[in-house]
Amino acid sequence: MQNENMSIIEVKDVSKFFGEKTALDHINLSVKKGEFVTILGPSGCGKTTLLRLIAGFQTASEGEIRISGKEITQTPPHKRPVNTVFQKYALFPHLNVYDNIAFGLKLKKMPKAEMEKKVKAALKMVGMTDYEYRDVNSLSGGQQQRVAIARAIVNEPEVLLLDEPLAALDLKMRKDMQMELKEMHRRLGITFIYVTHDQEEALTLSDTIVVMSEGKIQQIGTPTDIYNEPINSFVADFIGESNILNGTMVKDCRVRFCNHEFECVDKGFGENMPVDVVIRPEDLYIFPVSDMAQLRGVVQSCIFKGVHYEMVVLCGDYEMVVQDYHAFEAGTEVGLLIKPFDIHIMKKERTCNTFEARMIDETHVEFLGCEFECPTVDMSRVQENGAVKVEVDFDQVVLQDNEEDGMLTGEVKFILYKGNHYHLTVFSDWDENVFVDTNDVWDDGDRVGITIPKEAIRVII
Ligand SMILES: Nc1ncnc2c1ncn2[C@@H]1O[C@H](COP(=O)(O)OP(=O)(O)OP(=O)(O)O)[C@@H](O)[C@H]1O
Repeated sequence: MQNENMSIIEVKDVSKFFGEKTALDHINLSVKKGEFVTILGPSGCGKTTLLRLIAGFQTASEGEIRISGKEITQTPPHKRPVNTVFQKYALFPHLNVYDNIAFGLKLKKMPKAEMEKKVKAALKMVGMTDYEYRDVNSLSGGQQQRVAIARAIVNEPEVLLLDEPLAALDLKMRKDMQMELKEMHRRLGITFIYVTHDQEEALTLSDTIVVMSEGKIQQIGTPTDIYNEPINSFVADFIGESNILNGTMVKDCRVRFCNHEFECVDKGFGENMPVDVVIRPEDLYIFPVSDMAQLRGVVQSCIFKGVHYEMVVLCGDYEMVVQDYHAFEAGTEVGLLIKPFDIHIMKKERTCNTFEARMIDETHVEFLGCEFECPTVDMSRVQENGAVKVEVDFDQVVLQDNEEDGMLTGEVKFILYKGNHYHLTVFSDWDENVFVDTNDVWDDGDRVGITIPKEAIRVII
């Protein structure tokens, strides 16, 4: 008794561990029948693992997956009402197009006439009529991928899983295939779950986007929701270009950033609270400097992006990215204006590093797997087991090029530019994140030494 609004796929509290590594961390997701859902996130965030669990190629370490209301944790892949299309077309090179598509039907021992009808219908669906006797090796990448999709849909699955199916194609072909996929989804009326790291692709194709990072779901919403109301600075940065700045919510509807106080529409953050402020480049009005300007600045660079110009404007010590149909050349003095509605305020996830720690003696504390010197602590106030918390401001952590120079080591994992500095997430080899504010330029994946000076350590008893 399935109605149209019923979830066809339900992922309940699913985690997946590979040894010590948590690839998925308590995932909850519900996909409606006929929906086009895209799982979007950077490399290594767990997208493919989630898809593989739904497909049945891997099993969840914890939690439960239901398809059409049935618990399928123990059901093998070929018995699930799903089919998968992979990035690499994975066609059988020794079979022609027809036999590639008919492969699954032959296994099911389908009568020949019926099989032919289905293969032809699938070929028509992917725009490859008349290609049935072609050798698959003679086809272009895009055509091979169409055959792979035809091979998946010929089985009439309830759900089609697509793992970066367009990633191997060139830009033009990818754009064409995106449109075709959307059209195919409409015609077939089945549920699509699509994995990509390409945010533009996700915004173009999906009814719903699931943004993932580090094995966790960050936000689920329509493309418009995700674009206009990103839930945190990770999503804002990942979906399209944004200006992300540190700000202070002065009171309801008043926020301060870039040394100026602005009217906004957000309430309920409290008074004088640190917040993240997100402004899309297209929401900044740029004009020759005048009294109307909320911010004044000088254009640093101006490049043509095909439809609009993208300019970097230095306002005091903050760089703002602005998009406009008019070009303002580098060196021009300009004014900027932002409408209250276009200022997006986000609660900060944290305002400093906080670590679980243990006092060793009155001037030494252990956290992140290392022993650190710290300002003197009155040990009579510390619990017997030495447990305390340590706080370290983001801009007090020192990163070193040479791993050996650090007290501990780690890898730069996520870089957020905040207009006048970088906010880095460094994954320490102790498996804990260290957050760092710096003016130095680091790259994603850089190996670094991490040092925390004595004066930077605040022991909280
Ligand atoms: N079989 C495995 N054994 C050990 N670790 C694994 C295995 N499969 C995935 N992982 C790890 O789990 C994490 C998530 O991997 P997954 O392939 O799901 O990410 P992804 O978001 O699809 O990335 P990409 O876009 O690069 O494919 C990664 O850190 C990966 O190294």
